Formats: sequence, structure tokens, C-alpha cells
Amino acid sequence: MTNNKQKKLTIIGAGVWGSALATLAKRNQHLVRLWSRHSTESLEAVITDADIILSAVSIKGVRPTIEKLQALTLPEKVILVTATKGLDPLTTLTPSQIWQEAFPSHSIVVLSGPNLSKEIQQGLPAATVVASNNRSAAEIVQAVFASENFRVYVNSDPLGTELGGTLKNVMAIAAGVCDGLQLGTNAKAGLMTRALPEMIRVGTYLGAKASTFFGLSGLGDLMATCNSPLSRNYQVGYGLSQGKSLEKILENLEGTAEGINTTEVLIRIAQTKEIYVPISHQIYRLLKGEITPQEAVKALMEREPRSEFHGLEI
Ligand SMILES: NC(=O)C1=CN([C@@H]2O[C@H](COP(=O)(O)OP(=O)(O)OC[C@H]3O[C@@H](n4cnc5c(N)ncnc54)[C@H](O)[C@@H]3O)[C@@H](O)[C@H]2O)C=CC1
Ligand SMILES: O=C(CO)COP(=O)(O)O
Repeated sequence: MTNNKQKKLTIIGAGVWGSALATLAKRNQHLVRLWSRHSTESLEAVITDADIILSAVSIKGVRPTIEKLQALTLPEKVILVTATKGLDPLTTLTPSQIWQEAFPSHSIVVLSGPNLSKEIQQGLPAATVVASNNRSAAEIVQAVFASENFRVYVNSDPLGTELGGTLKNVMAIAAGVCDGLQLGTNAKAGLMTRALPEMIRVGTYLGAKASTFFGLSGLGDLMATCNSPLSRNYQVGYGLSQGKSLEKILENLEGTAEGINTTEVLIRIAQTKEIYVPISHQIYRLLKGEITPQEAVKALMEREPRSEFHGLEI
């Protein structure tokens, strides 16, 4: 039996994040259908009558998922939510930009925040952001997920919200290196603090609001991911600091470390647009095997002296 508040939600992507989001919505008594490309049921069947379709696939699944949906009929009232934290290697676009391009008449909502999926699955308290140009669509998604253990905020900067969650993955790799090399609390504080203006420089260049990066999806997710061994991106950095090869680290990684692809795309953007991204640049060289973790630290420390808020308008 359905009531007015009960929504029909289809989640595409049954990885750890899609599954955690499904748990949250089910706890709120919504009708949830979780689908992955390996499901036996057809995508057409699981989106029938959906009020909301949420995509929690990794970045490489975004375009294939959109193509499958474009081949089906999707009424304009269906709200599309993207929870992916990545950048498209083909176009450098964010997932919400790709979704909006493919479905120009639909409301697109970004869901992003400090949300390590294992903690969410355990029912530990957490907060997140839903952001959209269409506030009422964001509020509908807010109501679907909000509970006593999951506090959901709304904002009107989907791009900034999305880029906070995406760019911090590169910084989480750096944080894993920092902890793995036992560089100490001062170094970690310095790294995380300097990470934020770097993210803001890129984000504002791409059209995001600087203030969004001080919220849950920017600073909040930066703190969560850079401080938790649960983060796959952190694990990548930590593994590299222990002399493991990237290939070996990925063999044992549970799920996707989006920061690897994001670093590559980000460096392409930064080089073309001449954006100063020193931390990301060293992570890029480290991931490529061009330098050791120790050399990355040395390169960061030996740069020309600069003023603290150079080039930043906050
Ligand atoms: N795990 C977490 O704590 C959080 C993850 N995220 C983001 O959510 C996204 C998914 O992350 P996880 O669930 O952790 O990763 P995962 O690796 O567990 O799951 C990835 C999902 O994407 C699907 N997928 C991959 N390639 C595909 C393709 N070519 N076509 C169709 N589907 C494809 C997989 O089937 C799987 O369902 C990532 O962008 C991640 O950054 C966001 C917040 C928290
Ligand atoms: O985005 C996340 C937490 O908010 C998950 O981080 P990882 O993808 O590094 O595990």
C-alpha cells in the first residue's frame, strides 16, 4: 500500500554506495528497486512508475547507464539523482552535467557529502547535501533520505556540491600517503588545509561557488575521506606509501577509487586552463610512477614561497 509521501525510487548501481542509499530509503518506508547491469530484471521493468531514479554507478558507468535510459521512455516528472563522484575522461564534464545534457527537461539533483558507505550501513549518524537548480526536486529527495541518523541539507549549487565530493578524492590519496609515511599531525593539517584552496581554484574556474566548498560536500567530505582508512582513495595513497604498486593495490581494493581517474582528468583541465594545482600534480606523477612518495613530499615542500590566499577570492 502506498501513501502520498511514499516514493518509488529506482537505484541504478548496486555497488557499496548504491546499496547503502537503498538501505536508507527502505528504512524510511519508500519503495526501492536496486538495479545493476548484472541484474536479471530489465532496466525498463525497474524504472516503470518510478518517481525518482538515482544513479550510484562509478564514473565509467555513467554514460552507458544514460544511453540505456535514453532508449526507454522517461516521463519529465521523474527526478534524476546522481551520487557519482568522478569526472568524465572523454569530455571532463561532471556526472550531473552529462545527465542534464542527456535529459535537458528533467530535474537533476546531486547527492554528495561525507558519507563513507560502511558507516552509513551500520546506521551511524551522518549528514549529506542534495543540490539542484530545482529546489522542490531537491526537497523531495531530501525527504526520501532524511532520518534521525541521516541529516540531509539542501543547496542550490549542484556543480560545487558535486566537485567538492569529486576533487577531495585526489586529496584523500595524498592524505593516505601522508599517514603512510608517518609525516605527523602538522603535515596532515597543512596538507588538508592547502587542499581546500586548490579545490576551490578548480571549482570556481569550472563555475562552482567558492562558499559551497566550505560546506559538507567540500570541507566535510575532505575531512572524512582524508582521515578514514575506510576510504578507498586513502587506501590507494597509503598503499603507495608502503611501496606497493598501483596494480597490486587495486587487486585488493573493495570498490572503486575514483580519485585515480579524477587526477588524470583534473590535470588535463589544469594544464589547459593554467590552474595551479600543486598537490594534484604530485599525486598525478606518483600515480604514473614518475616519482616516489618521498619525492612527491619533497617537491611540494621545496616550491617557491607564496602568499597564503594567492589567486583566491573568497
Ligand atoms: N562507497 C562510498 O562510500 C561512496 C561512494 N560514492 C561514489 O559512488 C560511486 C560508486 O561507488 P561505489 O558504490 O563505492 O563503487 P562500487 O565499485 O562498489 O560500485 C560501482 C557500481 O558501478 C557500476 N558500474 C561500473 N561500471 C559500469 C558500467 N560500465 N556500466 C554500468 N554500471 C557500471 C557497477 O556495476 C557497480 O554497481 C563512485 O563514484 C563513488 O565515488 C559516493 C559516496 C560514498
Ligand atoms: O566519497 C566517499 C565518502 O564520502 C567515499 O570515499 P572513497 O571513494 O575514497 O571510499
